[in-house]
Amino acid sequence: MDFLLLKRHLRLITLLLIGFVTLLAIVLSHASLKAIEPTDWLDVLGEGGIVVMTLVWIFFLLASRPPGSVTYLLTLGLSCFFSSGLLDLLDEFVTYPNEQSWLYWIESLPATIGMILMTWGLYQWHQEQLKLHKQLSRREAFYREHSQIDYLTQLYSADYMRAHLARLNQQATPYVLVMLDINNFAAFNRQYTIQDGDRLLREIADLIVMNLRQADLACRYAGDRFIIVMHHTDRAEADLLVEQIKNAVNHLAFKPLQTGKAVYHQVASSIIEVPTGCKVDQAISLANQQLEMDQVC
Ligand SMILES: Nc1nc2c(ncn2[C@@H]2O[C@H](COP(=O)(O)OP(=O)(O)OP(=O)(O)O)[C@@H](O)[C@H]2O)c(=O)[nH]1
Repeated sequence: MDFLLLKRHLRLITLLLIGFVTLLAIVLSHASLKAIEPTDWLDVLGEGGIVVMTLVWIFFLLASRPPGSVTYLLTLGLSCFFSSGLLDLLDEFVTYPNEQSWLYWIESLPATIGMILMTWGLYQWHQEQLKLHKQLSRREAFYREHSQIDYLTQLYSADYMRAHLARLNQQATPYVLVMLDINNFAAFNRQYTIQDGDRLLREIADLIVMNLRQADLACRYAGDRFIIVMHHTDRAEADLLVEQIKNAVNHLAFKPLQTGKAVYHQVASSIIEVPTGCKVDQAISLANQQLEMDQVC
C-alpha cells in the first residue's frame, strides 16, 4: 500500500490530534469516574467499534485523497462524528455534573454537524467525479484499440493513423494534417537521461491531448514527432490549435530528475490542408518537408 499522500496531510493530522486531545482534556477535567459495576459492555463494544471504524475511515480518506476542499470537508465531517462517538463512549465510564449541560451538547452536536459536512463533501466529490469523467472521456478514444496505441505516450500509433487517413480518403473527407516535432530533443536526451526524455514525451503528449477537440486524432509518428489529424475543420482552426499547443509546451516547466531545475521546450510545426484523393504517404511527406523548413527557420 502506498502512504505517500499521508505525508501531504501532516499538518492536518497534527491539527486533528491537537483538537481531539484538547476535547478529551476539557471533557475529562469536568467529569468524574463511574463505578465499574453498571457499565454496559455491549454499549462499550458498539460505541467503541464506531469510534475505531471512524478513525479507520479518516486514515483511508487521507491516504487516498490529495489535499483540497473535498478532502477537508470529509475529514472535518468524520472528525466531528468521531468526537461525538468518543464522548459517547466516554460516558460509559464517566459522568458529567448536571450543571455542566454544555458537556451533553458537545457530545451530541458534532455528530449532526459532521453528517452535514460529510453530505456536502460527498456532493462536492460527486461534482469532482463528473469533471474527471469529462476529462477522461477525451482520452477514451485513445484506449479503444489497445493494439494500436503507442506504449510510451498512450497516443495512437503511426499504423493506426495511416489506417485512419486511408479511411478518410475512402470517404472522400478532406482533412488537415498537423505535424509537431520537439526541438533539440536528441540534445536533451544526451544532456539529461533517456528516462527524462521519455517523461518529456509523455508530458508533451498529454498537453497535445488536452488541447484536442473531441473528433481530432493524435498519434506519435516517430521518436519526438507527433501527428494530429483534424477533419471537418479549416485552416484557421488548425492554426489556433497549433498555437495553443505551442503555448502550452512553451510554458511547460519540465524538471529533469537529477537537477530538478525547469527546462523549457519548443516544438516546430507544419500544417497541411489535405484535399480528397491525396495519397496518405504524399500528405505525410509534404508535412515532413514543411516541418524541416519550419525547423530551419
Ligand atoms: N527518450 C527517448 N528518446 C527517443 C525515443 N525515440 C527516439 N528518441 C530519440 O529522439 C531523438 C530524435 O532526434 P532528432 O530527430 O535529431 O530530433 P532533434 O534532436 O529534436 O532535432 P531537431 O528535430 O532537428 O530539433 C534521437 O536522439 C532518438 O534517440 C524514445 O522513445 N524515448
